[in-house]
Amino acid sequence: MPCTVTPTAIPGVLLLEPRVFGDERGFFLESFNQRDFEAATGLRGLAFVQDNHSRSRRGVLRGLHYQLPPRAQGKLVRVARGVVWDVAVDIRRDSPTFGRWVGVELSDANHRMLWIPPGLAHGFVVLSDEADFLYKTTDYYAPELERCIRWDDPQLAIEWPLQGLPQGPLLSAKDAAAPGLADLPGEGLSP
Ligand SMILES: Cc1cn([C@H]2C[C@H](O)[C@@H](COP(=O)(O)OP(=O)(O)O[C@H]3O[C@H](C)C(=O)[C@H](O)[C@H]3O)O2)c(=O)[nH]c1=O
Repeated sequence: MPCTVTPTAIPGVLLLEPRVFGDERGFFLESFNQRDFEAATGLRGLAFVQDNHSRSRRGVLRGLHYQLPPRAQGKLVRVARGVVWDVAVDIRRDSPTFGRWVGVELSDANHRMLWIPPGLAHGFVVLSDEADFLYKTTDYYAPELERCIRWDDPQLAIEWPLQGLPQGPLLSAKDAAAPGLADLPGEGLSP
């Protein structure tokens, strides 16, 4: 079933809302349909090769991560349980929106999905007690090409909704040590 597609402030980053069929039992939705995804986004020939699932507790912030070319990953992300605030950051050097970010709330209540093209950095913070975060990627995990940017980079100035987290987000050691945008060598940003 076709989903509705809403563009964001970053060209190519799209908010998708699937059609939800509710009844007295609960609901049904198609979480992915290649034909409808292509029709809705105008993207052709994209192959998703990996499905990921991470579970995190309240306050966990994962990101900002990306993989360098030639293994840059496009990501179609959604939340199966809980609530997260999801962020995509344009780090495409030649983009007119370089350095811009978009943030959206994804939840098991709004069923929203975010398409994040290859070349952008991605992260999210968990706003519910727990969140199950599911996503499809257009290339395989390549740790040797994975790069991180610190979540609170002053240049990006992402307005993370941390009001309920007086102690700040819970980060992995990798994310806590991530460099800022300005500290990344030239290779750190997609061409
Ligand atoms: C991403 C990934 C990780 N792993 C292994 C590597 C580690 O032993 C363990 C946890 O990895 P990491 O701490 O990098 O997981 P996240 O912090 O959730 O990373 C993800 O967080 C942000 C939000 C993203 O957008 C990326 O998809 C991804 O970087 O899973 C794998 O085996 N395959 C994978 O594809």
